[in-house]
Amino acid sequence: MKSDMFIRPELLVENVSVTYKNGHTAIYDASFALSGGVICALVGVNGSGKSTLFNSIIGLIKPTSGHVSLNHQPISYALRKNSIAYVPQTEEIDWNFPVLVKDVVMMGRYGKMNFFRIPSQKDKNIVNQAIERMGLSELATRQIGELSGGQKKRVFLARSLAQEASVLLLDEPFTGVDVKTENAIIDLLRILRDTNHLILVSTHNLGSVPEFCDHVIFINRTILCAGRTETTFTQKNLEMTFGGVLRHINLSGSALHEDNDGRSVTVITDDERPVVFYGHTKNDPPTQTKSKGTSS
Ligand SMILES: Nc1ncnc2c1ncn2[C@@H]1O[C@H](COP(=O)(O)OP(=O)(O)OP(=O)(O)O)[C@@H](O)[C@H]1O
Repeated sequence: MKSDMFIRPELLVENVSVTYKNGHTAIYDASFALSGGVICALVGVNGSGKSTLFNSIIGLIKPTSGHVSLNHQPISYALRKNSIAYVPQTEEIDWNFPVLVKDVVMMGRYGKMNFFRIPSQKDKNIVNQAIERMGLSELATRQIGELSGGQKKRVFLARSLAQEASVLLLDEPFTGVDVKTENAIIDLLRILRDTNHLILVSTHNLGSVPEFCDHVIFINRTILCAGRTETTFTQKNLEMTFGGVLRHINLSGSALHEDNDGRSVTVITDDERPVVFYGHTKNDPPTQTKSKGTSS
């Protein structure tokens, strides 16, 4: 996965709206632009349209209006070229067919093979590297259906690596994985980012967003705001996105320490995944508050 294997990808989502057959408009007028060399978090409440947006980008859903392009070409062209890899939420996959882990990873090479799908030595080498990189060597000949949720997730990441795509879309990659796997995924994403890949990650793990994401997009049926994490991942924008779902706890002074250090820290949790730190402000009175509509 060298940076010179592709030009730095430019993803453009322009005024995309999606209305499902039942008449529900899941996203409307969504627009943003992202370039390679970036890890971007897609953050929003359940049902805010994250998966719908992903499906629009990978061509599974045709937007009702608006369009998506990669490198100034229609997204269908990028998909034919295998430039976009998608790691879905595990739950969306039907595991009732027998297939080995190494065969699932080989699926990442299908777009580069001929009609008969006979893997070349190069395909095999790339698949082996991807399997090794995701720590799956010992599971390579196991049936995928026998694996745990976290292990399956690693298999799908390996498949996307084998695809050698310039754009990676990851839908909830940290759900159901242990801390070691989460760290391994983050390390891998950083390496890909540093080789000009564009990575868009939907996550409910707010605490890790400032740790590894350069950009953040807040979504609630449309794009609420988007930009660099330092300037966009703010308390105000989190409140706008999550409203009453978030619980706020402000601690300072004696609530934090027994010395005279007057710094305070604000913690916001989404109840499932604490903790987001907003930094320190001096001389705030010790308080502990909850946002409207929450209980604890
Ligand atoms: N096939 C469908 N037909 C009708 N409505 C749908 C369909 N798929 C999703 N929706 C609705 O569209 C909205 C957005 O769903 P989507 O799955 O994109 O949200 P999400 O942000 O990915 O949610 P989560 O965080 O729970 O995964 C929801 O209200 C959902 O009920």
